[in-house]
Amino acid sequence: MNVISSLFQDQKKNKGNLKGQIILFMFRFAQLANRHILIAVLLCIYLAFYHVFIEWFLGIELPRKTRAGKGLVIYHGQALVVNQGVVFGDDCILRNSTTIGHKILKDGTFSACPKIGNRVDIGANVCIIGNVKIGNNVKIGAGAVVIKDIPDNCTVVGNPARII
Ligand SMILES: CC(=O)SCCNC(=O)CCNC(=O)[C@H](O)C(C)(C)COP(=O)(O)OP(=O)(O)OC[C@H]1O[C@@H](n2cnc3c(N)ncnc32)[C@H](O)[C@@H]1OP(=O)(O)O
Ligand SMILES: N[C@@H](CO)C(=O)O
Repeated sequence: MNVISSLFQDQKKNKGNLKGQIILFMFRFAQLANRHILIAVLLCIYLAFYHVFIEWFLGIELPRKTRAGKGLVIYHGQALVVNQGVVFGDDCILRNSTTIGHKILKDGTFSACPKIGNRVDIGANVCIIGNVKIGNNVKIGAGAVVIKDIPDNCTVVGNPARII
């Protein structure tokens, strides 16, 4: 994907959601640094600004190394913590007060992070932790805690999350 398309790949899906558009434009701009070490060096001041503005000011941890397909949506962008090992497919939706990341294994090491399919709609206050795979076309209800794989085409709710 060329630079311009990559910067704007989420904008259409966030139409009418200015905060989401700004966060995701800044995220995609920071991701340019993933293309080459020299770009990372050139962007070092911007990367520091991204870190301070997005993490400290807005309360969102969305590391530039997180892999996210096009059309990512962030509603109510605050208190959102995503580990850099998480992978999102296309057209996923994230909301406030959500954590997606690894868990600490019995031997003290970290598990792998969740791999999330295409068109996954994640409600507010959701935790998805550990080496789990979420299928395509999945809805995760508000407040759910996902600790196991979820197949394609379903809705899950609760703690631990179950299919309804
Ligand atoms: C400021 C803002 O607006 S922030 C926006 C916040 N919105 C969100 O986070 C959206 C998240 N969406 C949800 O949680 C939705 O309830 C969904 C997608 C999980 C399910 O929606 P629907 O398919 O319409 O399901 P429906 O409301 O018919 O409920 C089906 C069953 O699941 C239960 N259920 C629905 N959502 C949840 C939930 N989040 N947690 C636990 N149980 C739930 C219902 O009680 C019902 O149970 P019952 O059959 O025993 O009566
Ligand atoms: N409040 C809506 C978006 O406007 C949602 O979170 O789905």
